[in-house]
Amino acid sequence: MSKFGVLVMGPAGAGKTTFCNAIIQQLQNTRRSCFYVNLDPAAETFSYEPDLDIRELITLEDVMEELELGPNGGLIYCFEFLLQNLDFLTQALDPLSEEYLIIFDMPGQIELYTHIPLIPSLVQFLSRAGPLNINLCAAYLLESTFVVDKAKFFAGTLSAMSAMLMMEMPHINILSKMDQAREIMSRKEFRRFANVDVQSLQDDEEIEDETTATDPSSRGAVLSGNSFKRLNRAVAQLIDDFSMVSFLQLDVQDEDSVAAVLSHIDDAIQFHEAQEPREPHDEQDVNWEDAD
Ligand SMILES: Nc1nc2c(ncn2[C@@H]2O[C@H](COP(=O)(O)OP(=O)(O)OP(=O)(O)O)[C@@H](O)[C@H]2O)c(=O)[nH]1
Repeated sequence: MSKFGVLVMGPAGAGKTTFCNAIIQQLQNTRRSCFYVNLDPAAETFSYEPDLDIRELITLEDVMEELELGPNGGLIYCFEFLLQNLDFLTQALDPLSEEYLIIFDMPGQIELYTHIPLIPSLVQFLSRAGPLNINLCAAYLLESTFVVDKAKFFAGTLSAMSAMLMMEMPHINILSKMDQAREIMSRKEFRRFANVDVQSLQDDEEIEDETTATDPSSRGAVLSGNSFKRLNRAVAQLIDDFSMVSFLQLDVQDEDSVAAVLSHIDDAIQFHEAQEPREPHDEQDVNWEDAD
């Protein structure tokens, strides 16, 4: 039986849960079925009660209290525990039919994705490479108000790219909180960041270099010097080359905007379904029998 799902990812506070609520509402409006999974053991309140909630298995609060761990160590423990108790997911998700869109509300802490690749292992279990065989797509949210400055834009785009490479699945980038971005900049200014133009970033870099000559304490000073210039240029080119790293603009108050993002998610999942499943590879591979 085919299954379909979306992993909603992004840094802490990017608007993941709010976005999940908006797509649940949109699915309900169009009489589609969804199954909402909370995988954030530190989550507090929800407008839509999750159909499956990691907090029924383990909560960050309990782990911190009982094991005297800090928030990051506690979160890592929670995911290690989930990976040792994968039946918790299998029992709930296995019976779901293809009518459902399974929405996974993921935690934002980068440690879970990179330092110890717990989430990539979990995703492999859920995806077509694992026993649950879900056709997945990743929806990566970045706060639009954070990317209106070049340095943050670079950092945000690289984090989105890193998630994309890590997950190896169809990936959609979304700029969240567009209502707030519109309050601080014009559409034209914003388009410049939403559609990357390497040349314009390089032109600005030249201007900053001139500033540096008179004001060494300016932010331009940090970017100046030939090696930094070359690095900036290489990063800008990298971003440009990743034509997939363009951003959809999301305003959760605007039904059309939510519907447009959902339609991209549907397309990405269909695209995934049409591809051959990839072979598992290298250190991220998990022996599910051992994990049980
Ligand atoms: N103005 C505005 N505020 C938003 C929007 N989306 C989310 N917020 C607010 O941003 C804050 C964080 O939103 P959440 O949806 O909890 O973000 P999250 O990514 O799930 O947060 P964590 O689970 O802590 O990582 C909340 O106060 C939301 O009300 C939006 O589109 N516009």
